[in-house]
Amino acid sequence: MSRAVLSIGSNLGDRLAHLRAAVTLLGGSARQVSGVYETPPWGDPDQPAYLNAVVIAQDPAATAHDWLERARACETAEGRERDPARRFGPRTLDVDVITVWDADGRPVFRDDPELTLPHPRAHLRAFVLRPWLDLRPDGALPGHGPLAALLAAPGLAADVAAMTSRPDLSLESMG
Ligand SMILES: Nc1ncnc2c1ncn2[C@@H]1O[C@H](COP(=O)(O)OP(=O)(O)OP(=O)(O)O)[C@@H](O)[C@H]1O
Ligand SMILES: Nc1nc2c(c(=O)[nH]1)N=C(CO)CN2
Repeated sequence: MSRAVLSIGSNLGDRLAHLRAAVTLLGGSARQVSGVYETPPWGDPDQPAYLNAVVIAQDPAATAHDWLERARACETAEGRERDPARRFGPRTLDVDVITVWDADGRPVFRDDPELTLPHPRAHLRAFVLRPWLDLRPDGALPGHGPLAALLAAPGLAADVAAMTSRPDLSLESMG
């Protein structure tokens, strides 16, 4: 498995520093990093706004599970604590594995609760789709279709309208 799209988000503490730490920890595998967006909280409204971005990562040696391990390692390094009572609650750093392509460029589909691929809620999340679209205008979420079409769905309109680009907060050259 060699290529992955990772979503990074933070809404506690120094949000930009947490995102930068994720990019730094991913190291040379982080090939492209999107711009940063300020986004309304999804799934649990009573929490601060998030900063979100997307990383396109590549490593010929990495399995799909390796991407999950790397995502978890980033979260742990940034002091992520889980509140079992709040599924979509606030966090210093969230790193989700959105989709993985194998060495032959085929998308990986996996229905395993430990690692579901593509990420089961990615198609509902403007904070994932919009920064990914910036990096891949012709991109598609395997199993769901073109990013641009997913973002145009009526259910995402309010989230798209409420998110703001933050060009003042760059993650570039962090990889
Ligand atoms: N594609 C995936 N990316 C990341 N974690 C996943 C994925 N599929 C399943 N998981 C599992 O989900 C568990 C919970 O992850 P986490 O606490 O980050 O969820 P969350 O960020 O609160 O919600 P969400 O997964 O909707 O973003 C992880 O321990 C992981 O094993
Ligand atoms: N805007 C936004 N909302 C979220 C985010 C996130 O990264 N950005 N992550 C969550 C984790 O499940 C829950 N809600």
